[in-house]
Amino acid sequence: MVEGRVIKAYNSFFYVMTEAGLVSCKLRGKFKKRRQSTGVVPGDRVAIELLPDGTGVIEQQLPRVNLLRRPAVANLTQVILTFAAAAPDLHPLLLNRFLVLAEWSGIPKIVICVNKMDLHEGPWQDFLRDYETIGYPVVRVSAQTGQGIDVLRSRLRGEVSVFAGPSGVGKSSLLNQVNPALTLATGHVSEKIKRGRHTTRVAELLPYEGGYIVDTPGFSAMEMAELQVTDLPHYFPEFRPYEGACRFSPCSHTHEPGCAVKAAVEERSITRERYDAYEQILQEVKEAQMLARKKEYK
Ligand SMILES: Nc1nc2c(ncn2[C@@H]2O[C@H](COP(=O)(O)OP(=O)(O)OP(=O)(O)O)[C@@H](O)[C@H]2O)c(=O)[nH]1
Ligand SMILES: [Zn+2]
Repeated sequence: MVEGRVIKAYNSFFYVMTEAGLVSCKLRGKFKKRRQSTGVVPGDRVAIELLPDGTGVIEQQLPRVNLLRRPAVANLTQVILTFAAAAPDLHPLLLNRFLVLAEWSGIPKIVICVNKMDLHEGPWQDFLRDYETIGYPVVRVSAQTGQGIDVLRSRLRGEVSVFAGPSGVGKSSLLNQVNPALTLATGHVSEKIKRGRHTTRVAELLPYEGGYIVDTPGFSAMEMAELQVTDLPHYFPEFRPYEGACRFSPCSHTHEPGCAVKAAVEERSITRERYDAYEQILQEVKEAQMLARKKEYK
């Protein structure tokens, strides 16, 4: 048996990258019946049996670390949250929404990437320093001038990364700068998304420098409804030291007296911007859940 990683699934074939190279595999018939609900998806690590004709059979699905659902991809190690310094402007609330979704997804490393630094005029109000203090690395780049691209490349090495972020911030342009071969693979996908067919898409892992880059848009705001309101504080890393320190448990950190998180905001250990984003996103999650429930009853 050989271990490998599924980098692409197509019809009933799975392309598995092993130390000896790429092997086209089928699933063991019996395996199909007891597979996990989502089945074997790109990113999954599997054990395969090699056949004399050079193809393989997937015998076993190895345990997963995390799973993005739309489109399905497993075992990501890093998300590059991509925004633009201008056109479109970077708004803290939008950044915070993406940060929450990224924390919720269980992907271990989260990097903030600000593209189009060339477009920025005048003093760059670097509110992102607060985010670096929280522990999120920030990479400032320009796909146009090439500024910062080496730093981005070094972050991608050996990781399984996904680029997520709003439309038009320059994700495709950045991939093209990192390595033109990546855009050849993702360009047509972007077209499909624009035509609104992304729900039926499957993700593909593109090998890059000892790791992979995955051609999915990451996550969308629709997924807000799936978040647990009581888990939300946990997705703000700088709130975590205050877990269990509030007078009430659970505490929503909004109206309750004796709230340790609100005290930390007063002492400026938590920024007002992040606390406001927390309150706003809490409302959004509640509203998304009410909408989802209404639809269920219809
Ligand atoms: N000035 C400047 N423009 C850029 C830069 N990067 C990308 N652009 C432009 O921004 C626009 C959007 O770039 P894309 O790479 O298509 O953005 P995207 O994030 O892939 O967009 P979607 O496919 O909609 O998700 C294009 O017109 C690019 O030429 C940059 O660093 N500086
Ligand atoms: Zn509290």
